[in-house]
Amino acid sequence: MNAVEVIHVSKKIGDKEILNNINMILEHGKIYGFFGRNGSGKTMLFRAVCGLIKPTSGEIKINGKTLHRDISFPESVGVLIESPGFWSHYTGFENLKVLASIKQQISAEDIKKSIERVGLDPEDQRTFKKYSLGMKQRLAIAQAIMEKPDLLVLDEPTNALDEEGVELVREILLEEKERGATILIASHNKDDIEILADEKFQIHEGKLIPFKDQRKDIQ
Ligand SMILES: Nc1ncnc2c1ncn2[C@@H]1O[C@H](COP(=O)(O)OP(=O)(O)OP(=O)(O)O)[C@@H](O)[C@H]1O
Repeated sequence: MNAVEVIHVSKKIGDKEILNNINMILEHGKIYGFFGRNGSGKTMLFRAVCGLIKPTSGEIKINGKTLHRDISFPESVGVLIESPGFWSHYTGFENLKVLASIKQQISAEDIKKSIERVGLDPEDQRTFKKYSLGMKQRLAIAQAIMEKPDLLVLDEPTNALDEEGVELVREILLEEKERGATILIASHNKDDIEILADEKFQIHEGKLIPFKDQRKDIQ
C-alpha cells in the first residue's frame, strides 16, 4: 500500500485555483522534495496532505484511508508547517510535554531524546520566549519527530538554521527515512532537496511538474 496518494486534487479559494489537479503517489520510506517559488502552492499541498484543509475536488489517501471520509488526519504524522503554537512561558521540554499529552502517550524519555537529537538541552530552564529563531526551529523539528511518525511533513525545516543546524537536520531526516518514515520536505534550499530527496517535484502555479524536466524553464 502506498504511504500517500493524491488523486486529482484541486483547491480553489474564491476565484483562485491554488492547487490545480495534483496527482502523486508517495511510497513508504522515501524522501520527497518540493521546490517552488513563493506562493506556488507548496504549503497548501502540505496542509491538504495533513488533513488541515479539504480539497475542493479530488481525494487524498494515507495508507489507503481517505482523508475527510475514513479519517480526519493521518494517523501517525509529524508536522512542521509555519511556526507551531508553542507557549512562550514554558521551557522547550514543557512545551513538547504538553503537545505530547494532547496527541498520545509519549514518554518523558522520548521527548528528552528528541530534544537532544536536535542539539538542544532538555534540562534548559530558559522559557521559549528566550529562544533564538534557530532554537525555535530546532524545537519545532523535535516536536515533529518525537512520536516517531510514519509520515513527516516539513515545510522549510532548515530556513532559520545555521550551517551546523542544517547538517544536523539533514542527518536526522536521513535517519528518519532509514526508520521507514515517508518524508515530504519543501525547501528553498536547493541543496536540501538535492542531498535528501529520492524524488523531486516542482510546484508551479498550483501544478505539480517533474523537477528535472522543467528546471531550465522555471528557474
Ligand atoms: N487562506 C487563504 N486564502 C486565500 N489565498 C490563500 C490562502 N492561503 C494561501 N493562499 C494563496 O495560495 C497561494 C499558495 O500559497 P502557499 O502558501 O501554498 O505557497 P508556497 O508555495 O508555500 O509559498 P512560500 O514559498 O512563500 O511558502 C498563494 O497565492 C497564496 O496567496
